[in-house]
Amino acid sequence: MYQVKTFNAIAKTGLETFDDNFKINQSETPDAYLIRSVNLLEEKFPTSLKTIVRCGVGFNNVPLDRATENGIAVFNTPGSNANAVKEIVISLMIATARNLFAANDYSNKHTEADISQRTEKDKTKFNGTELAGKRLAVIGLGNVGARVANAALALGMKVIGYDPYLSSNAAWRIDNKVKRASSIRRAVKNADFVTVHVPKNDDTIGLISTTEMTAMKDDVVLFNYSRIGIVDNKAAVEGVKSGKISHYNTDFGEPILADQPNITITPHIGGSTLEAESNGAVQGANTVMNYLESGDTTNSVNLPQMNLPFEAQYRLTLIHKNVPNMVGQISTEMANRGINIENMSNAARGSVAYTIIDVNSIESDDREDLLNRLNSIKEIHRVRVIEHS
Ligand SMILES: NC(=O)C1=CN([C@@H]2O[C@H](COP(=O)(O)OP(=O)(O)OC[C@H]3O[C@@H](n4cnc5c(N)ncnc54)[C@H](O)[C@@H]3O)[C@@H](O)[C@H]2O)C=CC1
Ligand SMILES: O=C(O)CCC(=O)C(=O)O
Repeated sequence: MYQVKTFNAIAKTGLETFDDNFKINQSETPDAYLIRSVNLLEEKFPTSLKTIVRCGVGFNNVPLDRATENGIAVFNTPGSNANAVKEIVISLMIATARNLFAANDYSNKHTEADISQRTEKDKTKFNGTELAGKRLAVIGLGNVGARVANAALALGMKVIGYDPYLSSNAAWRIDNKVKRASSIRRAVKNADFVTVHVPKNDDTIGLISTTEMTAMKDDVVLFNYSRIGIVDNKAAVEGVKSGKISHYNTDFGEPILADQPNITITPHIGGSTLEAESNGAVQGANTVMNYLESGDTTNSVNLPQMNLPFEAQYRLTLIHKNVPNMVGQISTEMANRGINIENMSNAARGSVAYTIIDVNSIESDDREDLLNRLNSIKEIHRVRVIEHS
């Protein structure tokens, strides 16, 4: 039986997805971690741990290189919460354009019985604008960005996107009326609204900072529903103070943003809907089961993605360095024990490679000896033998 350890609240629908071969507990020797936003950057991983599955998208809370060296496959659940983020961003665009938060504050302060005359006079302070006809720049056109872009078009906005790494699959999801910019500066130049939907990594920290804000037109409305640090908050506060930015909306608070006019902060709830949490948890549970029971690495964020039909009695999976003669060494060890390979596949991703070997018989003595021998090859991070159920 496999042990699955959780760290955050995982939707019940996800926990109920596991079959009897999986036990959810706080075991000291888990096979899998099923997580959301818990910070694992300093976590010491137990040797039993074979996979970390993030229910959600951003995996900047997981030390990928260290996980790979420990032979741990890391996954996310792409797209599971994209609609939730799209809806919060679109709702805040409308709320910002119509001054809804300020209007609500006003109405809560003025509750006297004969308010109607005063309201008729004061309400001009809250005159808004409409989204139709306005320009939106979307930086990052993946699962969230594409949905935001398409929804904004449906509201009558003009949309321009920037994503130099867009996959062809992702490109299919984007309405062809979304214009493509060749740089961030070009994308944001005439935009009334700018929203960022990229992963947090070394290249995207400070992606939107003073230089990019200077390229924006005055009164722009800016969004960061990606991760803290992708928009430089210090520059954003200065932009709001100078009037360059009319409103800054972010899902990631920090002291510098607190209690400032024209800054709206939500507590990392972009993906917090019943539907998104359920999608992520169900997808996450299926990912744990598929990886542990078949070695399937679809949606892995650190290993090459491989999905082979499991048609033999046993499957060996090996996570190893991407260096010459690994497959040669592995198959020699098998041949030395007279083990016939039915099917074999190998793929690389940067400095790491993944090999799957299907066989129909391994004597139990041979199995232990083979595992010891393969585990002693220093370039191999982890070997597993999975028996077909
Ligand atoms: N606030 C919240 O609760 C949530 C936040 N997120 C954050 O939003 C991010 C995006 O989510 P998804 O769209 O689902 O991810 P995704 O992986 O589907 O899309 C990300 C897109 O960003 C693009 N990209 C990467 N680097 C870029 C760069 N330097 N400039 C422009 N584009 C770049 C990629 O090519 C890709 O198309 C996640 O990585 C996560 O950090 C995601 C879900 C919920
Ligand atoms: O609610 C969560 O688990 C966080 C969602 C998120 O930020 C993500 O999926 O990247």
